[in-house]
Amino acid sequence: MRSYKLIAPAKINLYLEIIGDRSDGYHELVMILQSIDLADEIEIHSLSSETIHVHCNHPQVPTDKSNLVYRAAELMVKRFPEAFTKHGGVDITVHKHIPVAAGLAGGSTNAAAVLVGIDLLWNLGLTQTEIEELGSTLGSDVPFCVAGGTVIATGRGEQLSPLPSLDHIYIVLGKYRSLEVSTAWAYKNYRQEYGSTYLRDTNDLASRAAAVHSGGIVKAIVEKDAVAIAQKLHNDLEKVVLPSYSQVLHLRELFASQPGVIGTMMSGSGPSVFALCTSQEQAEKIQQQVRQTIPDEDLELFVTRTITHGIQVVGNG
Ligand SMILES: C[C@](O)(CO)[C@H](O)COP(=O)(O)OP(=O)(O)OC[C@H]1O[C@@H](n2ccc(N)nc2=O)[C@H](O)[C@@H]1O
Ligand SMILES: Nc1ncnc2c1ncn2[C@@H]1O[C@H](COP(=O)(O)OP(=O)(O)OP(=O)(O)O)[C@@H](O)[C@H]1O
Repeated sequence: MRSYKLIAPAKINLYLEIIGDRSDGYHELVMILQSIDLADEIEIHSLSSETIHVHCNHPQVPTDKSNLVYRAAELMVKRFPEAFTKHGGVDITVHKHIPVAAGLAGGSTNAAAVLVGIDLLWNLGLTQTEIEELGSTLGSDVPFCVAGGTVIATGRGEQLSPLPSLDHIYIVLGKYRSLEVSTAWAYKNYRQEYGSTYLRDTNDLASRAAAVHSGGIVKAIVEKDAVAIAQKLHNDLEKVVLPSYSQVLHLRELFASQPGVIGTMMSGSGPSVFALCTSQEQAEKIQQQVRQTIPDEDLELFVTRTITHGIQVVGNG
């Protein structure tokens, strides 16, 4: 029986602007997505029987068909039925380190790893673009999770254009274990409050995306100027999430007041909040300082950093 071990990194959103709505109920976005070294490990083994099995060490993560990992495997079975018959089923174990329902694309990156792993297990020889296209049918963040690094994403988040990779910007990340924000809820509330400001014309959408592309944050990324990047962080979803989650707002303010923090923002639909820091040493100091101010064990704090890759294969047998 063959097996692969993969590393599936989380993401943060350095920039998230909602520019329009779509007839499919989703939103037109311009985002800058960034991989970080906080990651889950995925092990995939082939099975002699034609079945899909999922295991996970995290009590909040389902192992049935509602797990994105299961749905990724099911998608591969549906698209490549002959390979499934030839190679058999898959047994997938997810070792969770990324906080769940956190705005860090935890489920999406697990699904991306399963697509990459099954491609290898079944010798399909798919290109990265083909894997990203498969991923886009599972969730808007999945294509980015396959690609990784630093990327500008448009459409509903699935159209990717790579930027020069940012490596080694140190980050403190905080997430209250008991807080979960539904992504659908965040977008729905945003639409209710700000829908009247949306762009409706395709040309306007394209020129807004182009304006971000040629704007300050992309210039700062190209110049690898962490301070300038930090000053231009943006997330429209903060407007609806922060007023409803006072703990998240408080944590964000606490991060922002720490010496050595150059910028702070909520990631995706939250409730994770991150702070960009001047160095690893500073990030560790800030983590300790925040821990002293908020001793609540419900608050998980991580020191992490930006990385330049998405899914990585680290072992096979
Ligand atoms: C918030 C982000 O994580 C930022 O990167 C993404 O935009 C969300 O990505 P995701 O979790 O992969 O999202 P999906 O699983 O595709 O969609 C979850 C829900 O979010 C809303 N959604 C998502 C993406 C998008 N462009 N517009 C939306 O309105 C939809 O209500 C959808 O039902
Ligand atoms: N493999 C998985 N890992 C984590 N959660 C999963 C997984 N599969 C399904 N889920 C379910 O999906 C929900 C969202 O979890 P996830 O960690 O993917 O959110 P997220 O980090 O906010 O994602 P995104 O940033 O893409 O919106 C959880 O409530 C969880 O029960």
